[in-house]
Amino acid sequence: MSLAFALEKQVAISAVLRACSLTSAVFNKLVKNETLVKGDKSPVTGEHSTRVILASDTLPVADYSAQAVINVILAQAFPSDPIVGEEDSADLRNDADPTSATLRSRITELANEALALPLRDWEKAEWGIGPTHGQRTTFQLLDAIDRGNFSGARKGRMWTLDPIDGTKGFLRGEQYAVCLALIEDSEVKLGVMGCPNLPLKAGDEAGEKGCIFVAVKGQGSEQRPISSLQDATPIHIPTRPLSELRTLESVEAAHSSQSTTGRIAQALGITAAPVRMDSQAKYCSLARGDGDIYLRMPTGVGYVEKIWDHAGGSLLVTEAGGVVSDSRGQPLDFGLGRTLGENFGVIASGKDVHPSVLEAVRKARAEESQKL
Ligand SMILES: Nc1ncnc2c1ncn2[C@@H]1O[C@H](COP(=O)(O)O)[C@@H](O)[C@H]1OP(=O)(O)O
Ligand SMILES: [Mg+2]
Ligand SMILES: [Mg+2]
Ligand SMILES: [Mg+2]
Repeated sequence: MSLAFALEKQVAISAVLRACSLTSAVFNKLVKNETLVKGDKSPVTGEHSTRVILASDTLPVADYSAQAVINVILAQAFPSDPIVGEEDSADLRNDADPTSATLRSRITELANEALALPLRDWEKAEWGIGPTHGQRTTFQLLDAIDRGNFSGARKGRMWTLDPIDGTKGFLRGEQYAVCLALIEDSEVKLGVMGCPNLPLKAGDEAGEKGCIFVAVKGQGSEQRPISSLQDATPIHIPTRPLSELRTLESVEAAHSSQSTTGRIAQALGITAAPVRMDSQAKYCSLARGDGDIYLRMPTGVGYVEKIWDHAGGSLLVTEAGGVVSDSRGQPLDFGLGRTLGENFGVIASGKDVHPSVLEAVRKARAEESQKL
């Protein structure tokens, strides 16, 4: 008897793998070029001018194309499943914008290149003959991007997708993640996150990079090297003494209040500097024990977190033996639509330390309100 969500898991891994290949290709072809052009301040002419048009739009090119690829594959396997995706194609259809035609043709080329990647042995073994992903026209790809327009729901089954989570990290050549999750009746059942720049072993910058993390509700969490997807290693959050814990937080101060996370660490007696990392790679690092406490504290500007930024990562951590809540200890509610509208920040850690972290959050908040 096959395990629950076996097909969904295979399809999601294949889709994320192809999107990772696409985002890595975009980075290598375009972002690096742009850095060079900007870095040496050389005059931008001829071939370079084309590169700059493309490269300055690298962010949407990679995000749109990756969303198109994943949505094409999901639509083929599960045609009636709705998708809550971060991107939509409205800007790409706007012919008043002179760059939109260039973007469309680049997206078509990149997405079709990723869809044409041959099946890996692992996929053939799992699927038998396996699916083939035929080439798509530009407008089929725009329609595929727009399959991500579902508004979310409390009941029923849906996917949620962030084609590039941590865009700032992506552009810096640091951490980012391709994040896909399946939600049923507001509960995350499957999470697949591709982290092309994450070393297989924490801190081993010289070693192999590129991991896919997978969690299925009730079946645990695992890590697979992108280079050999059949090698799944189960991952668990280790138990460490409080004095040895490290916090994980955003690189971007605008995404999480670093003064509040500093106070929380202090209240816990943590002396080690925070590990700062972009994207849901933080959840992945926590789930395999590279860091211990993920703190995401609101900055006070009223930003509401999106479901695609937390669905897969939160399941990965809970299936690795951890707890994920908002900063008040409430569970994340994935049934309210496209956002985590009722939640306030995110706190994730091993089970044992989670109550102490919530207590430290209360203390940090009390200190901050006294200062006001
Ligand atoms: N003001 C904000 N506060 C919190 N998160 C934000 C804000 N603006 C964008 N984000 C999203 O935060 C996530 C990355 O956060 P971090 O890397 O700091 O953990 C991304 O999903 C990013 O969107 P995007 O997917 O467009 O990059
Ligand atoms: Mg995101
Ligand atoms: Mg994104
Ligand atoms: Mg974005």
